[in-house]
Amino acid sequence: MKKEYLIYKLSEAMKDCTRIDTDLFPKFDVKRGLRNEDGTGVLVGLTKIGNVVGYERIPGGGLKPIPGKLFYRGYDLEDLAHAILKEKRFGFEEVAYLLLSGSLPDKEELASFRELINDNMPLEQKTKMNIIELEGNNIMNILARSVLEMYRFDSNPDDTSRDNLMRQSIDLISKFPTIIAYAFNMLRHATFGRSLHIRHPQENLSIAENFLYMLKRDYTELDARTLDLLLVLQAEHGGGNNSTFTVRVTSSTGTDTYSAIAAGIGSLKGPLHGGANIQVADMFHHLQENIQDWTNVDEIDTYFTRMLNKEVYNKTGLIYGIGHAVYTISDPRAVLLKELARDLAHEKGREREFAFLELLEERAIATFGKIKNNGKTVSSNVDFYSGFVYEMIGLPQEIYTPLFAMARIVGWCAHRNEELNFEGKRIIRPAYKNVLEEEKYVPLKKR
Ligand SMILES: CC(=O)SCCNC(=O)CCNC(=O)[C@H](O)C(C)(C)COP(=O)(O)OP(=O)(O)OC[C@H]1O[C@@H](n2cnc3c(N)ncnc32)[C@H](O)[C@@H]1OP(=O)(O)O
Ligand SMILES: O=C([O-])CC(=O)C(=O)O
Repeated sequence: MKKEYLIYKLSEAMKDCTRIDTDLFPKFDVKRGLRNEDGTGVLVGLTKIGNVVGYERIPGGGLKPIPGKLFYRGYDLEDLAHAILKEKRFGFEEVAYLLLSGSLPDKEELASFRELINDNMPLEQKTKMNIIELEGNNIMNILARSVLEMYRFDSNPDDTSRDNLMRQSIDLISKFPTIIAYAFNMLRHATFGRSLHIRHPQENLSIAENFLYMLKRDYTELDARTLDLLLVLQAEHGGGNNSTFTVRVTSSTGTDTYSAIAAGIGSLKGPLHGGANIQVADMFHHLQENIQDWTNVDEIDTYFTRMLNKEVYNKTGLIYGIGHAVYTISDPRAVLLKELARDLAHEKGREREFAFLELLEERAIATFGKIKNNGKTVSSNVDFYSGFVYEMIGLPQEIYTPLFAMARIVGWCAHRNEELNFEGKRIIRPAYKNVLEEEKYVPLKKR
């Protein structure tokens, strides 16, 4: 049998054997996607790290949509972000300290923590050379492979004691920017024929500044502060988001830190999760080209209707950057990012594009409501404006999702550490009901 034919035959068989009647889910009370009937997530754990709030429960049943709120270790993210902006300082290290330890650092603790991060930013020579050798144009994939490689250079990789987990957490938070910057520089060199620069991280620079320095050397103060804020906003999102839950699931087996984090990277890469920031950028460019009049509401609505009906764009029926598993009226990070995007667009003379994006946001939500008519309140999510902001500070599309990982590594580590340390922990092991009849074995010669 020809190999191509065999693959075709097996894939045809896959069509049949993956079909599961959707009526069976309510019949057996299966929580599809680990969601309750009302769309809320099934409660699978307790945490003291992030708190994601998007609705209120109405006594007697039902949900009331409310403006979204996000808390890091009990602190309102909006308060943290506004304080950092007002005091004009870099906040990502402070937020990392808070998320890992449960408390805000004082000045001395923060200074020592920054120093520790700087000490850990350089990569092993072998990891560096590996990134140069690792071919491929997907930096999330290179990041996962580099994280697995870190296992080899850790003298104590499998030890899940508290000290060791914290040491590994800090090492990962410090090294993600270096890996991503070097991987992009290599990609740029191999794919676009540009000179290859491997710059050493500098002492006394924040993570955001060091990242920009390693990536492109020249950057402005505003670029660095903007990136820092994006890192702050994406650092943590509770235990239920897909990548953090993946890290918790894998960690619950007692596996090593690098295996658990590589699994989280794989999850975040997906276009429904962190990968949506690249999709939004791609969709925005597509709409810029395909909408003639950027102010014409009817034209935009018609295009979105066709997108939702899977007729145009990538025919998935999705409008990227819209909708969220928890938030309803608003995602607090999208609200902050929109304001940031507005200011930057003004600064960089890109008001026309910003106005178009803002109108797209409004019309996507309105068209979704009209076409889906499913009673679901949707808003833009964190990925809607992030790509536009990255683009305005000169960052390339290939690193949008890796930048999300560079922020979320903090939340992943905090959750892994919680998963491995709370009393009464258990391996996470839900159940699947088998809905197939039993078959009698037929010997090979009789088939
Ligand atoms: C960092 C992050 O992960 S933020 C999220 C980033 N992802 C995106 O922006 C991708 C676009 N958005 C989506 O796909 C979804 O809104 C998700 C995955 C984020 C959340 O999905 P869910 O909570 O499962 O949405 P839910 O199932 O309640 O949606 C109900 C219906 O609305 C649809 N829907 C939800 N969001 C969208 C969207 N953006 N575009 C089109 N349809 C959508 C669903 O497909 C579903 O339709 P169906 O019943 O006809 O199948
Ligand atoms: O919570 C989620 O489902 C998605 C997520 O990680 C985020 O919005 O940051």
